[in-house]
Amino acid sequence: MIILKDVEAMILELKDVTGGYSKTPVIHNIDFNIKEGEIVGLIGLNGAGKSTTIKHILGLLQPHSGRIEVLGKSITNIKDQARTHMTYIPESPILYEELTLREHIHMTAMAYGIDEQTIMKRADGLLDLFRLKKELDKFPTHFSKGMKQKVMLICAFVVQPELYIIDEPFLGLDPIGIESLINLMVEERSNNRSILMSTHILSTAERYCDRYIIIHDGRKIADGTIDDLREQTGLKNGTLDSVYLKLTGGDSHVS
Ligand SMILES: Nc1ncnc2c1ncn2[C@@H]1O[C@H](COP(=O)(O)OP(=O)(O)OP(=O)(O)O)[C@@H](O)[C@H]1O
Repeated sequence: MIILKDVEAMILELKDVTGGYSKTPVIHNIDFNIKEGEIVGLIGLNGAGKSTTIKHILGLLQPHSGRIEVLGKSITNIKDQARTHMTYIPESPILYEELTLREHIHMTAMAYGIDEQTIMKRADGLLDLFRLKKELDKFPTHFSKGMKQKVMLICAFVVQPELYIIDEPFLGLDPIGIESLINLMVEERSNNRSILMSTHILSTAERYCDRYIIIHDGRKIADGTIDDLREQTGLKNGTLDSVYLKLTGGDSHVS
């Protein structure tokens, strides 16, 4: 009898993507994939091309060449449909001045076609986790930076998409907020959901990312687990920080 091994589902695939904001490309021949149930760190110096790569994945920029697939389908053909499979948390919170926190959650429900009862049930635990239950009928534009970031996180996590894309998730969060977010990400991974996150906080990333994609000057220079990166750099017991510095030529301005 032949036993077929489960093939891990491919959630996102970038195939030789070159692109940018004008005719001059900013990212060059970027290739990587994210499988079901993976937390992947997108790492690079300021200006390396992480946000530009993310904008292409979100369909906000069109590649000059190459192809981006979500769940096996090119996003150029199914742009809106592709978006229903992911939520994006930007580095700086984007909130609506005239909406309360509850209304932000309701608006997310409408955008993703989730009924209000389901979304409020999902929101309940997240509001507790991020200590925002008492603020439900207040206007987030009056919240602190970290609280605004938590609103963005709640709106992304209530959707329970196949893929979360998080730009600098820890910026502005207090230590309890960071720990809560990490626990949430790990829980989502165990539910077979995937996370692509760009970060400069390598010591935290090293604790729970399954794999790293390292971008330097718009090009992918490494893609692998911490052990793969150690092997590539010859730093047997190296930390993510040290292998990263070696890969990028020992540049000292990791921010
Ligand atoms: N809106 C824009 N128009 C034109 N060029 C841009 C724009 N945004 C970024 N760039 C350029 O694209 C390149 C890559 O920038 P990008 O924002 O992708 O870097 P990043 O890796 O996300 O950096 P950081 O860690 O600072 O957020 C940089 O040279 C930057 O100047």
